Amino acid sequence: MATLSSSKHCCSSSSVYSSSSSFGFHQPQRNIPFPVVSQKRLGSKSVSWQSKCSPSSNVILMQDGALATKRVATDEAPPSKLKEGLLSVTPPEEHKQLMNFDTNADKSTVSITVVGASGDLAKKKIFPALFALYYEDCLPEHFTIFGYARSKMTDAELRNIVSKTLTCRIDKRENCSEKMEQFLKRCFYHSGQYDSQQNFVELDKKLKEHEAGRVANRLFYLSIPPNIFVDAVKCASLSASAANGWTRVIVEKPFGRDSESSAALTRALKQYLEEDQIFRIDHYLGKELVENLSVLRFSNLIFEPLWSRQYIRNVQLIFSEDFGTEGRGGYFDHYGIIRDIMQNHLLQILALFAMETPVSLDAEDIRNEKVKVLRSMKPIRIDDVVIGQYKSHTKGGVSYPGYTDDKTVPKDSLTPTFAAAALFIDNARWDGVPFLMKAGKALHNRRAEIRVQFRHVPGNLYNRNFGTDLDRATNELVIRVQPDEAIYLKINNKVPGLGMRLDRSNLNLLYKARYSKEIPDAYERLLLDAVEGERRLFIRSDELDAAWSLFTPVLKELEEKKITPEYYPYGSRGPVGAHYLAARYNVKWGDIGVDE
Ligand SMILES: NC(=O)C1=CN([C@@H]2O[C@H](COP(=O)(O)OP(=O)(O)OC[C@H]3O[C@@H](n4cnc5c(N)ncnc54)[C@H](OP(=O)(O)O)[C@@H]3O)[C@@H](O)[C@H]2O)C=CC1
Ligand SMILES: O=C1O[C@H](COP(=O)(O)O)[C@@H](O)[C@H](O)[C@H]1O
Repeated sequence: MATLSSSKHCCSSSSVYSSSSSFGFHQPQRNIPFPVVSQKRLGSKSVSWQSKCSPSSNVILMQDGALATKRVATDEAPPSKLKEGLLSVTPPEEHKQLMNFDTNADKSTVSITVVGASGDLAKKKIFPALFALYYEDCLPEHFTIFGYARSKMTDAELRNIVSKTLTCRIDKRENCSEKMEQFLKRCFYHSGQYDSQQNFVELDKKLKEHEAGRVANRLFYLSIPPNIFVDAVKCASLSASAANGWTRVIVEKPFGRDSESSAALTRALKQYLEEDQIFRIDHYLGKELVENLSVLRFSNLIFEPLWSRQYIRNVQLIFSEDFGTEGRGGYFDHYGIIRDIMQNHLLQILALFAMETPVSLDAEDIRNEKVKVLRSMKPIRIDDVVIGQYKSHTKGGVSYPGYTDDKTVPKDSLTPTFAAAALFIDNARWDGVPFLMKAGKALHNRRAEIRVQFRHVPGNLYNRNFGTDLDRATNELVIRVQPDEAIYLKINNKVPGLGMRLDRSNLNLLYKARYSKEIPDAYERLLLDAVEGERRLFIRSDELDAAWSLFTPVLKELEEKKITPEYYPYGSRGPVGAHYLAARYNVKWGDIGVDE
């Protein structure tokens, strides 16, 4: 087992205060009796720099220039100071040096290695996100990006591939090509096997050349299939971890396919990494509107009092894509939509939506609340799950393939490409409130949203104006995660005029109308956070365990019983079974209907 000490208490500071690991990624030796300012920013900045892009909630620049960070509880903190909330500390100079606190950005550097750089995700998301961060001056002054994969490529070839995927934001076109050129000059490539320590030794040598004697921090992004995660981590750990800075690893999903395999993966990773070095990415947590959920709830008096069974009738978490598994059928068939979308993206949103107020905005406080709510969930009954699979369909002379038409998918596959489920949280706040999830591929539109349907107004004076369908008069709050990010509230309103006619109107916060700035891609936020050591938007292992505990039994039952999915045509609204499921709980899906 790895031996670094403090992940339980304050993950981000562990590299500052802990002794080095006997094996695993080498951590700098830093047993320093420095006053505890162990919140992520100071901890993570200890060997880095302060990005101008950091969320301001976490760091306040005091007038004297000292960094103040919000305190989190750690064993090391004197109890009296724990109560202080904000603590301003100016580290003594010698401590700054020992901790590599960034008094002088010249002295530190960050090397980002994209493992699996030849792949789809690297090209589509990771390199463009890194460029966007560079464009916005969010990366440290000294940084280097290495692509690593088995494919043979020169630096120039990698740059050529990467250059095709880079774009500048519409509102940021100045110096775009110049910036791209500068960025590409910082990108290099090393070809190697994922299980070859020798190849990682060679990478380490190249990284060192670029680090040029500076304090070197290293981030590895595992953008590879999961069966080689552990090999790559082992080699990176033993042969290419940072000698005197931090080493972090971003792990892409899937994190296993059930409780057992997920636990086995975590155990295997922890042979080489501390929990606080592992950044399990769920890119939905980096989406603007998902991050905004807590702001909406906890900074607006009007919402939090309504946020319970007393006023909320049901909550709907909806994900749909208007394309199939094109090109990813091989991966998908082993996982299915429940593992691909529900167990992670939608469940993470649910946890953020339903959690109790965290003690603070610190990563551990938020993740503690998320775990609590996940553990409070009732086991999912198989009767509360509907599965579907898309079949081929011809529309307007165009023929769309069925799921099993994909050559990498077995012809008799029962893997669901659509699922709907009713989930319940067994706690005082949410007792009896259905949380309905729906996720599907090859549907009629691309959308991700949260719909909150409120209860009917008791003794409503205006009932007769609504007719018999009270649902049509219910208030509904919609948080549209994508596309066209928006938050809107459906209210009843008097149609202007002499009569008394009511209609339903939206109080609408449409982001593109309200904010001129383009919304950053989720990967930008998450990569920046990983570089900064901010863990709030990454999945902790106990969260992951709780998520798998919830879904594993029902997934096993579906697979053991070989439940046949309901077939739906490509481009349709999905299986009708989803409507029966909702109806069982007196719910109508909010995305179906005239005023969706
Ligand atoms: N693509 C996407 O949209 C998303 C992907 N993910 C996850 O991100 C990770 C990367 O995804 P993606 O880029 O699509 O994956 P790819 O299948 O494109 O694989 C990435 C690279 O890994 C290497 N590789 C692929 N298969 C194997 C194998 N069997 N053995 C050894 N090396 C292999 C290849 O590089 P080389 O041959 O050069 O070594 C390949 O270019 C995966 O874990 C995926 O689940 C998560 C969300 C979305
Ligand atoms: O994780 C995944 O997400 C994508 C959808 O992501 P989005 O940001 O484009 O909404 C999904 O297509 C893929 O199957 C899944 O693995």
